[in-house]
Amino acid sequence: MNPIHIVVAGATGRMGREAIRMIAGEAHFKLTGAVARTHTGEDIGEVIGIGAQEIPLTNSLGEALELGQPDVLVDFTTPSLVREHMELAIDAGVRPVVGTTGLTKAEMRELDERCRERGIGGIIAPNFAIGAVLMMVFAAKAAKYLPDVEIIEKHHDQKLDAPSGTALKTAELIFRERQEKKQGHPEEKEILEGARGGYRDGFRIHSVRLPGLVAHQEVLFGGPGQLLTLRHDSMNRESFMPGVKLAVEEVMKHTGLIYGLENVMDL
Ligand SMILES: NC(=O)C1=CN([C@@H]2O[C@H](COP(=O)(O)OP(=O)(O)OC[C@H]3O[C@@H](n4cnc5c(N)ncnc54)[C@H](OP(=O)(O)O)[C@@H]3O)[C@@H](O)[C@H]2O)C=CC1
Ligand SMILES: O=C(O)C1=N[C@H](C(=O)O)C[C@H](O)C1
Repeated sequence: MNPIHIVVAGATGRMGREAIRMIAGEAHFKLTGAVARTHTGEDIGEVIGIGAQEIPLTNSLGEALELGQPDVLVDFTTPSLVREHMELAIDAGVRPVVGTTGLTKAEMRELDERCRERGIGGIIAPNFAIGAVLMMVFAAKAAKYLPDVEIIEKHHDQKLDAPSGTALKTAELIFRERQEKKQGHPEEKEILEGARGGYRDGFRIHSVRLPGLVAHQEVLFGGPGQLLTLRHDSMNRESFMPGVKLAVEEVMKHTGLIYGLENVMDL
């Protein structure tokens, strides 16, 4: 079997370097390019401390696509860059596997069309941790029977977007399953603006940012005399790698853009 050739954008970042490590350890994956803003010309393996990989960093995804001829782009960059990266990749016939959060539904629809026109697959997963995917799917099931729900997501204080992509995706999955419902007291007033969190798809989402946290979420359900809490914790970024590996393998088999890892899992 030919290895799957992969370029990683955001290669020097917290997630990108973990992805490079994972790719280097898989016989059926081959790293062909590494993109970041800094360290241009330096070997990515040397920069992240895993030994030379013979792949110099570039600050241009276009250059990495042209030189490396990859099959797949793995993107862990920033909300402001990810759309441009996906367009570049798709136009070059390279399948995007994207963990970067912040794309709107309208942007995803356009990118889906672009993938279909090019006859290739793409995967956007707001969370690659298998446990987090299960939490989202279980939350949607629970909401059918316990429709009063709030989400609390907690992340490290370097995160750029709030709420998290995971919280937004959880809200979307729950919204599909439960009846429309007005929660809480109809005359409730916020004395301090933002105290009740953000409102999306019928629920409140609360975002906590603190040093020491990695990525955590609780989905709280309340009913008369009972509470159910679904909770997931990523203690490190290795936790996301089995999902990234699965997405790289699966993206080769599909056409069109898939949003959410649950869509390529047997659930
Ligand atoms: N789906 C999932 O499971 C997960 C998703 N994420 C998401 O992934 C994204 C990245 O997270 P994280 O790794 O923590 O972020 P980091 O800030 O650690 O890394 C960002 C990376 O993007 C690069 N970058 C930034 N600006 C540019 C630019 N202009 N040109 C080229 N490269 C650039 C940085 O390069 P440099 O270092 O040189 O500045 C760095 O390599 C976020 O959106 C986050 O929410 C995070 C964890 C899990
Ligand atoms: O920025 C992060 O760290 C994470 N981002 C993703 C999100 O926004 O949900 C996934 C995970 O929670 C870590």
